[in-house]
Amino acid sequence: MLGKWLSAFVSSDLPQPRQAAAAVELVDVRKSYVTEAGQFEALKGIRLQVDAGEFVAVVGKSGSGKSTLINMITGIDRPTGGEVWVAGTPVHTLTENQIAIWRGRTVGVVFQFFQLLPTLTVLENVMLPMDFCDMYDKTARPKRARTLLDLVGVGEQAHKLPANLSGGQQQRVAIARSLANDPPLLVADEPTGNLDSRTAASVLEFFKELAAKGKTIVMVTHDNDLASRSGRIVTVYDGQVLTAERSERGRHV
Ligand SMILES: Nc1ncnc2c1ncn2[C@@H]1O[C@H](COP(=O)(O)OP(=O)(O)OP(=O)(O)O)[C@@H](O)[C@H]1O
Repeated sequence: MLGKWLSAFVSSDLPQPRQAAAAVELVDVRKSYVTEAGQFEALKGIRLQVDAGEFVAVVGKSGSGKSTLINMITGIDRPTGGEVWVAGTPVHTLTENQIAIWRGRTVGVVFQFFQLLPTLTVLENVMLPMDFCDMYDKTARPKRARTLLDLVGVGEQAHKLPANLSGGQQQRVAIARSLANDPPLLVADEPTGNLDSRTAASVLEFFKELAAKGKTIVMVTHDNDLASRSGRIVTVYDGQVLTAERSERGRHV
């Protein structure tokens, strides 16, 4: 029953991506919320382009709109104006069902608080995106999940529940899960915010390696030192992009 429902869901047709597109392109993206105090504009016309293989750090004061911005890229939240293109797909035009499938195949998402399912083992958590999007042969999924766990250095923990792992280990599992369907784009919201500085540095190094292999990475961080080790810093201020220059040295990591 669940399998049938899942496959109906998975078959939601997605539009053909536009060719030769940037990895991420935000065109005049606006997001407003209706609050008790009236309309609040969290994003006020964001323009941003990220190339394939770039490692971009998004920085800015608390409340400046960083999470809202990256939630536009992942489709977790919808813009109230403007366009969101990811690898040529017009994310702003997709239905909720299409977005779920598109995200599962195209974007790996990493959160500050890991968001692993507590009742599933580490291995099962990593298999989840493959099951959801029906990617890879069913019998190949456990092996792929184990390979990814080995890659991030927590293969030995595969059969434990997440609660039995340290914060750093749980974040590694979350990163392995984000890579399950081999997405071209990784979006991370404060992925090191809950980790000690050594573990945070190792996560950053891993992201750099992924970018060097061609993955596009957009990471929100409060940590200026980590941000300075990414390929490019995008500064958000009061719902707008303040600076997003590429330096020749830092363009690709
Ligand atoms: N659902 C919502 N309803 C109303 N206002 C919201 C909502 N979500 C976010 N906001 C507001 O939008 C602004 C931007 O929020 P956002 O979470 O993107 O900021 P941020 O830069 O990520 O902050 P932080 O660094 O503290 O996580 C904030 O003023 C926030 O209060």
